[in-house]
Amino acid sequence: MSKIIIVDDLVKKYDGKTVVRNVSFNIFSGSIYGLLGANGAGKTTVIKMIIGLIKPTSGSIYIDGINTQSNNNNNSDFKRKIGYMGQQFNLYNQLTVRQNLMFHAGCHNMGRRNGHIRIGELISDFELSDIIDISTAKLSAGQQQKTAFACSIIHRPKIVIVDEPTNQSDPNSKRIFWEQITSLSKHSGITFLVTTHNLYEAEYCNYISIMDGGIIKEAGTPSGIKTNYNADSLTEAFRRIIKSNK
Ligand SMILES: Nc1ncnc2c1ncn2[C@@H]1O[C@H](COP(=O)(O)OP(=O)(O)OP(=O)(O)O)[C@@H](O)[C@H]1O
Repeated sequence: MSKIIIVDDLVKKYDGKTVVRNVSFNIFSGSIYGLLGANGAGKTTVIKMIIGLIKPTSGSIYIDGINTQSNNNNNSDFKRKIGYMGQQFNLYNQLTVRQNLMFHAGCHNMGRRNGHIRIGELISDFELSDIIDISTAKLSAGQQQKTAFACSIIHRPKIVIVDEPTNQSDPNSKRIFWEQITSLSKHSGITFLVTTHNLYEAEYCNYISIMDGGIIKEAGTPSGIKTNYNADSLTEAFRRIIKSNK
């Protein structure tokens, strides 16, 4: 498996205060990578630097071989490779589910015909037929999350980055979401970078990093981390990692 995301020695300072400190990790193509940590650990800041929403103070980020900091890269090429779902869903609430999907297809220059074909696939994959012509303002949090996720993958990106995807979903919607991304990584080879504070959900990841105070304190497979910390659950391992002075 090849490395599709390489983050090297990333630092972010705001007004002289360091909120991300020398963060490095690699993500293998087709895997699910979880960035874990409590509120304020620095997860969203790392993600925003990866997708180019904010500039790192120092360090480098390579996406599928492209140095995102280089002035030579073709921005649209790089953006086509990535799908992003932020904590504030990327939906226009006055539009229906179909119109939101069409809008995102348009943002990626997919053309009307291709857009409609792709929306047909997503309606089936995400069971959207009952809500497709309802405005997203009228949907439940779980339905909005499902729609926002479908929007983020409409252009068939190689990499999907999701920030706290299931914050507002009920347990069943959470399970469905994680089963969907597991299936997409296995069968379509999509790479996922997901932030979460939910340690049960982190069990779905192939590899996780645990951030605290802007640094990565521990990284490994969920089972490897549990073994190293002699813990029955990731919650217990997490507690020990955060307490340790490593
Ligand atoms: N624009 C900003 N200006 C100043 N400080 C910021 C800014 N954005 C984030 N921070 C600070 O950076 C730190 C990390 O924030 P970040 O949002 O990355 O954490 P997080 O791990 O994603 O937290 P959460 O789980 O609550 O989303 C916090 O202390 C936050 O206050």
